[in-house]
Amino acid sequence: MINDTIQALTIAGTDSGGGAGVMADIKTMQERHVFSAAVVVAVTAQNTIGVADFMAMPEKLIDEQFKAVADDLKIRAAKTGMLADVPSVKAVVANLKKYDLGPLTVDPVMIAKGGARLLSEDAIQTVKQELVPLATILTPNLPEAAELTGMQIESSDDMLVAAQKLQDMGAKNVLVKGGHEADDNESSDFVLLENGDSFWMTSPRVDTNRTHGTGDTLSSCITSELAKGKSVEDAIRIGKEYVSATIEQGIQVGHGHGPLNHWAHVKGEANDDEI
Ligand SMILES: Nc1ncnc2c1ncn2[C@@H]1O[C@H](COP(=O)(O)OP(=O)(O)O)[C@@H](O)[C@H]1O
Ligand SMILES: Cc1ncc(COP(=O)(O)O)c(N)n1
Repeated sequence: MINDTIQALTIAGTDSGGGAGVMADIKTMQERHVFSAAVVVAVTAQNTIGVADFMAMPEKLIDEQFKAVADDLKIRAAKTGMLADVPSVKAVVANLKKYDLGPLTVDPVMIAKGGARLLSEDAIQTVKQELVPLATILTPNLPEAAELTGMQIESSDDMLVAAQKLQDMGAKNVLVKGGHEADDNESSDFVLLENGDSFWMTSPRVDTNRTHGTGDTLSSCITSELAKGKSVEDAIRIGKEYVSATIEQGIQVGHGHGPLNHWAHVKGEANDDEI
């Protein structure tokens, strides 16, 4: 009997410009040699310059997508991204409780790089109370970590405290992303694992505005590696290396916050059969 091909699921919003959301997730999973399925929670009219409009899917359609995937595919890991509003968050939470989709990475997407709100303000509370406790790994950026914890995050020490608070809120492992830090030289992320171990991951900061979809790409790579059976720590470290490569080996698309080079390969892996 042949083993099923490794399959992962993204639960997020689309980006017509191709750089973030479901599109970034699928490209990343494909590059990591994992078959990707998608539950579309919202559709955005978006490009590298900004988000013009979006609409959340009806809850019934969200339910039907989860059912279609769960009835047929064998999902080994899943991630959430843009979830738009309270009814959508509640629908996603209910389905995550209903189906076994493996370890869950929660990217608590709130505001796009261009400034558009992708999660309604009243839905933040629902994410905190209902979604965060389901997270195997929670991956907030600095503004999201501040919003979820209610604290200001201005230093490395603040990132440590925020990670601990988020773990206390129920996330098993926490990755606080430092992409929005003021540091001109480095982009440092802090990781707090379930067993209490913690570490920093630091990469040279690339001086570019082509960072549309960095968070999606990181969380999708982590999800792909978890689907392959990698440990949480290994999946996170591979995710950081991969997203750094997609930023460093940039491509030129659009006129604003450009998308990443998803076909960039991490050092030494370009010719490997199993990436
Ligand atoms: N200019 C940059 N140079 C190098 N790494 C970056 C840069 N911007 C973001 N990153 C990295 O990309 C990942 C995503 O972080 P961040 O941009 O904070 O997430 P989000 O897209 O959710 O706002 C993190 O690992 C962060 O360190
Ligand atoms: C559908 C969707 N999901 C997520 C993001 C966040 O990506 P970024 O913070 O890089 O703009 C986005 N802009 N659009």
